[in-house]
Amino acid sequence: MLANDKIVMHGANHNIALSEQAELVRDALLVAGLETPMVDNGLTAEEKRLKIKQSMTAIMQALGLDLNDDSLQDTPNRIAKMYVNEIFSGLDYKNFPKITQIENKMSIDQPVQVTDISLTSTCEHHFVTIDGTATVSYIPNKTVIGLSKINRLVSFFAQRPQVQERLTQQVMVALQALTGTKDVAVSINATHYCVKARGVRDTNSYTKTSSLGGSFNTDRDLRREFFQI
Ligand SMILES: Nc1nc2c(ncn2[C@@H]2O[C@H](COP(=O)(O)OP(=O)(O)OP(=O)(O)O)[C@@H](O)[C@H]2O)c(=O)[nH]1
Ligand SMILES: [Zn+2]
Repeated sequence: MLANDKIVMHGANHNIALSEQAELVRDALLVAGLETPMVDNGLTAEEKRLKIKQSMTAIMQALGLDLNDDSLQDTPNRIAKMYVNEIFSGLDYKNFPKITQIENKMSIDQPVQVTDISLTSTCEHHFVTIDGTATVSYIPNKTVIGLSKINRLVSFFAQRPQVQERLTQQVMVALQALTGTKDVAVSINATHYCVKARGVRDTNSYTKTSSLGGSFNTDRDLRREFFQI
């Protein structure tokens, strides 16, 4: 188990404690070239909320909305809280979930599959909702991961501005790093509200993506079995 916390310097003034697991996953994504493009602006969560609140106020004023209206006046603050604390909380590795693993004493060598994990994310091109499900399968090596932790991992990376392809890959690489096996497969089916609610306004189509690692990629039967779930 990787449980010890350690102090990491982040930005100019902030000592931010990241878990060893968060660091492991972040480093694996960087090496794979799959990290979300981010710049460390050194802002605290409080400073981020304040800046976003001011910017949302400006956007609403530009739209000609009356910020003195009692229904609208708290919207900039609500959005700032929603972005930082909720739908973009996965940009901050301090929010990385604790991933409990147990020794694979049972010598499980068959795929463990978690299907239909519900996810909502946000399209990074339009900042509107992506609504879908994920299926994750892995073949345990030395450890077995707590089942709910797979859902939490999907949720962490979904709480970022995303393209579906990157989200799918990030979940796979994170699980590979945490479990020490390449044998991980992830698929996501999702509706993009930038396609459904605006632009081309297609209300039926959805997007399927998959990332296959290790023997899921090389073993045709395993691959077929995964896609038949
Ligand atoms: N590959 C990929 N594309 C995405 C995803 N989410 C949104 N997009 C697409 O990103 C593209 C952005 O294209 P632009 O032409 O710059 O934006 P736009 O003018 O709003 O395009 P329309 O949506 O066609 O109106 C669109 O085709 C979106 O459908 C995603 O997760 N993966
Ligand atoms: Zn979009």
